[in-house]
Amino acid sequence: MISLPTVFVEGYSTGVDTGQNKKTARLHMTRELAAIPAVLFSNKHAIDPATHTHTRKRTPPPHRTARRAARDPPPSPPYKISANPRVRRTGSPPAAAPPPPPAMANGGGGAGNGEARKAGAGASVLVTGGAGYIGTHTVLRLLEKGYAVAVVDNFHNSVPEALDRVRLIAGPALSARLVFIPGDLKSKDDMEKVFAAKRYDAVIHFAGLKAVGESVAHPQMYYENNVAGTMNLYAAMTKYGCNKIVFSSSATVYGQPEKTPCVEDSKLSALNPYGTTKLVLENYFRQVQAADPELRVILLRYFNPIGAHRSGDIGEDPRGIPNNLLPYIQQVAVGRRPELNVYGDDYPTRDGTAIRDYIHVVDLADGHIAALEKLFATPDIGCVAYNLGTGCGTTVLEVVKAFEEASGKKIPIKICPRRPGDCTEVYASTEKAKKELGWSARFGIEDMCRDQWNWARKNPYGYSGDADEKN
Ligand SMILES: O=c1ccn([C@@H]2O[C@H](COP(=O)(O)OP(=O)(O)O[C@H]3O[C@H](CO)[C@@H](O)[C@H](O)[C@H]3O)[C@@H](O)[C@H]2O)c(=O)[nH]1
Repeated sequence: MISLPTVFVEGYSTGVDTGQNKKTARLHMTRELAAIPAVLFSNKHAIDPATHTHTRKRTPPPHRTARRAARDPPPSPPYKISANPRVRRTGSPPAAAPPPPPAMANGGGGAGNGEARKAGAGASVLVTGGAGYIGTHTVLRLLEKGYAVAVVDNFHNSVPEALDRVRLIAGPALSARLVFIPGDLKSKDDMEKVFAAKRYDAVIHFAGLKAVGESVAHPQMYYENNVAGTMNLYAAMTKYGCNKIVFSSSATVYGQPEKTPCVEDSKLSALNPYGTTKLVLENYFRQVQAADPELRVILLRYFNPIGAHRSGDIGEDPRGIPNNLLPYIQQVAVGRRPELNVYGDDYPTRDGTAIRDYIHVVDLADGHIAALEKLFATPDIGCVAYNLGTGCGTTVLEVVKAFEEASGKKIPIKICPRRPGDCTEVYASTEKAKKELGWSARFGIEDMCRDQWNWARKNPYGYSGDADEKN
């Protein structure tokens, strides 16, 4: 007997959402909850016996020894993930999960499609904030790689339609391995219910707020969402024996970099409350991991994610006036804004505009897969940070030119004073990720602009398509 959906209704919270968001989320929640049992029952693989057992086990092991036992079943003999000799063995098997489909569909790129299964493949992954921009692209890649995925999201800065699009791209077979759970990380109750209902082998943690200006105006909101929310998540993870997490950090932790490229062991600092929450959470994970050596943590420091899945069906859909460069350019290109403000042309760079390391969101999604595989394959990894960038710096005017070429649209610009808090130049050292994760970016700025334009062209007003709601 499976009793999944109702528990999430009771604990559902929209947190800081507007009334409209609450309405949308609730409407969708009803739709999702109606859909969940159908999905679960229509596919006998969607719930596995181990999961079911765990669902009924409401009282977690109270002390550390029991917790360890719950996390890591007996290590001997070594668990063999695949018959393929290239696949590493670890002492901790991934929990039983629906078998991955034999073929991968609609790949976001070439990396790994059809390749041998890696450590952790087929495992069950909880993705917080999986309906967001980077979240949707990563969820799609996880499905394509054969993982079973549960998304928990409160739609604060995303919409249900985004997950519907992921399902559309993934196709019915892969989508049967995707479950949505309405929930808010600020609610301890929600987190408790998420983990009590099912065993997860790992978590990819995207959920959080990310607008610099908003964080200056509402620091309390940022600490509550990002810091307290993560603490609730980790408390539930540890209680239910989930010991692997990939955390969305940011290049913002390099503050005003003293030198470029930014290497992972550079001095860290924060320039605003948003950046501080990322810094605090990096330290938090280092400290909780030091106290709990079985915890495996990878901190991924994103540089500037742009672009979209090549289908043009998922992409970035910011609420209100975009803060970031590419969403703004895209809105100029489709006629929603008259011109782009270029913040500063007096930087000491080749054309006077600031330099950033733009990375294709599909490359970023692949970076998460690489990080996850690393976590599954490395029991003693501890807590490690990796940059996810291309290692190439591009100026604002170079981005504008690349976008104009990709779209065939003229982007009118207006030179404005520098934006407070912006730095001259930020780009990544990519050596560590390449060496230790076996990951490096494959796409260049032309690819990123092409895919961004394809998304914009197909969805000029984002997922809702509603011009009135948007401007
Ligand atoms: O309308 C605009 C928007 C941006 N810019 C410039 O474009 C560059 C990139 O800006 P933006 O896209 O806002 O990215 P960043 O300020 O580099 O910050 C992003 O990248 C950081 C990591 O490096 C993350 O921490 C932040 O959350 C994320 O917003 C900067 O020089 C901006 O001044 C403009 O000229 N006009």
